[in-house]
Amino acid sequence: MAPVCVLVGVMGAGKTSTGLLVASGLGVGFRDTDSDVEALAGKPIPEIFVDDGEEHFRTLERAAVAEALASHDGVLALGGGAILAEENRAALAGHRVIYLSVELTDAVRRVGLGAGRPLLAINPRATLKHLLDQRRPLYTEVAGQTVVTDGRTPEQVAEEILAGLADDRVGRPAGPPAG
Ligand SMILES: Nc1ncnc2c1ncn2[C@@H]1O[C@H](COP(=O)(O)OP(=O)(O)OP(=O)(O)O)[C@@H](O)[C@H]1O
Ligand SMILES: O=C(O)C1=C[C@@H](O)[C@@H](O)[C@H](O)C1
Ligand SMILES: [Mg+2]
Repeated sequence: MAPVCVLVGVMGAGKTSTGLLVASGLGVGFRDTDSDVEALAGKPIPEIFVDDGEEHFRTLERAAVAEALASHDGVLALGGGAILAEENRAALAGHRVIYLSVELTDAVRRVGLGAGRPLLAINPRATLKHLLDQRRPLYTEVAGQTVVTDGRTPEQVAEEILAGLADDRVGRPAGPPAG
């Protein structure tokens, strides 16, 4: 069992909002490792960061990513920083990974003051710039496809993803071509 697709990207890329739309369009389930981590810890992400620290959050996240890749057969969204762990990047090999890209202007607009996102608690704009610069190469490394989300609605982004998935099914016939 493997996810239909795995969405990666920085905070505000729209992994959760777009992922829910793609899953609903396909009639499959949606899973988000951020929610899985919260379930594992029994508390919201900001509280994990405050009580236990980022390192503990990343440990729970690695467990959540491995579990979800092995057991979820719908659309999967990864936490924005999941690709930092070499273990997670290696685990993504062979999966259909889609990078939802967003540049600074739109990302900042979308996350606002970073409510619920502990890494953005101080100076969200500068932090997001740093995270984008640091992570862009990692998102690109793990992804087989990049979908640009700047200036587009989650519905438009979901439509492009759904079209790509449908095309791919057409491009992979079960048997040899007729004739
Ligand atoms: N393409 C888009 N256009 C405009 N707004 C968007 C778009 N995608 C998401 N948003 C809005 O941006 C905010 C952040 O989106 P979302 O929570 O889906 O991002 P995320 O990638 O899951 O972030 P995180 O990594 O923090 O979980 C939400 O308020 C959402 O409605
Ligand atoms: O970019 C990150 O490192 C994070 C993104 C969110 O999805 C959460 O996983 C958490 O707030 C950390
Ligand atoms: Mg999300």
